[in-house]
Amino acid sequence: MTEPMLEMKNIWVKFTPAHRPEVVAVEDASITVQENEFVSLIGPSGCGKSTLLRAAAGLEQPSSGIIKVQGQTVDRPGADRGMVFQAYTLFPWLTVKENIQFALKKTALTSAEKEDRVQQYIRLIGLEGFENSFPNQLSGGMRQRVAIARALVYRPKILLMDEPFGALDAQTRLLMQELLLEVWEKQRSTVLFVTHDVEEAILLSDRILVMTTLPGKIKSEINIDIPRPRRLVEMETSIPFAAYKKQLLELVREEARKSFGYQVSSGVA
Ligand SMILES: Nc1ncnc2c1ncn2[C@@H]1O[C@H](COP(=O)(O)OP(=O)(O)OP(=O)(O)O)[C@@H](O)[C@H]1O
Repeated sequence: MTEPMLEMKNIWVKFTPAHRPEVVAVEDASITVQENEFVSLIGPSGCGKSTLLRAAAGLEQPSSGIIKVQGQTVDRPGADRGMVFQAYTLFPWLTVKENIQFALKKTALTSAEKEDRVQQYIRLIGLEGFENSFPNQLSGGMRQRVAIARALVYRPKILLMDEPFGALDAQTRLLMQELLLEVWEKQRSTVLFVTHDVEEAILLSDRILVMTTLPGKIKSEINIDIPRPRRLVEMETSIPFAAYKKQLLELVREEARKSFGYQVSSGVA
């Protein structure tokens, strides 16, 4: 059997902030993501989703547990894992093209190959004509498209996305979800995606992992058996979509209520 693309085994992450009690952000979480699989992590606010994703990226050191990318243990950031964050992380002094090109700096590609690759990704994200614009000349959605192209351009083994559309208005968010779906369906890659938006998770994912309230554990795993290619407008009104949404909202709300310190009373939202 081939190794999973990402394997996280028995991960614990603890924080010890100064003058405050220790926080167990992630408790004994184990997840695997297979090659070309799109997996989302959802859960109530503050449940440890970002911490788990940051651990996968090598940005957070787990207190214990093992992280492997295609069977190789990793304990620091590496080019095998691309990250896209909620905040726009482009270099403001570089143009769109230069921002994307920057990601190829350490690759062995020739200048012509780099140029081709960058153009290919600019086309993929629909930003032809904006190659020479600076980030402050772009809308939030356009900036996030550049961030996605920059993470994909060097073809990491796995893309780690932390609420990448969280800062966008509802309409732009929808367009970005459709764009990501289209890009991913054209060029399959392995993605671990953090969101608190249940509909976004259903639209995009092959599988959804629901986390408990703090300390974050993996509570449930739901396979999304909706055929691809998917389109949100068609999916939204479908019976399976509504059933997944109900199931997932119930799971997340149950946890959110616990974090507010009271128990679920039968079916009340
Ligand atoms: N560097 C840190 N130091 C101390 N505590 C931290 C640190 N980073 C995260 N935490 C705590 O760990 C817990 C989990 O945080 P995390 O950001 O992973 O949650 P989240 O599920 O991504 O939240 P949200 O959906 O609100 O973004 C929170 O209680 C948070 O306050």
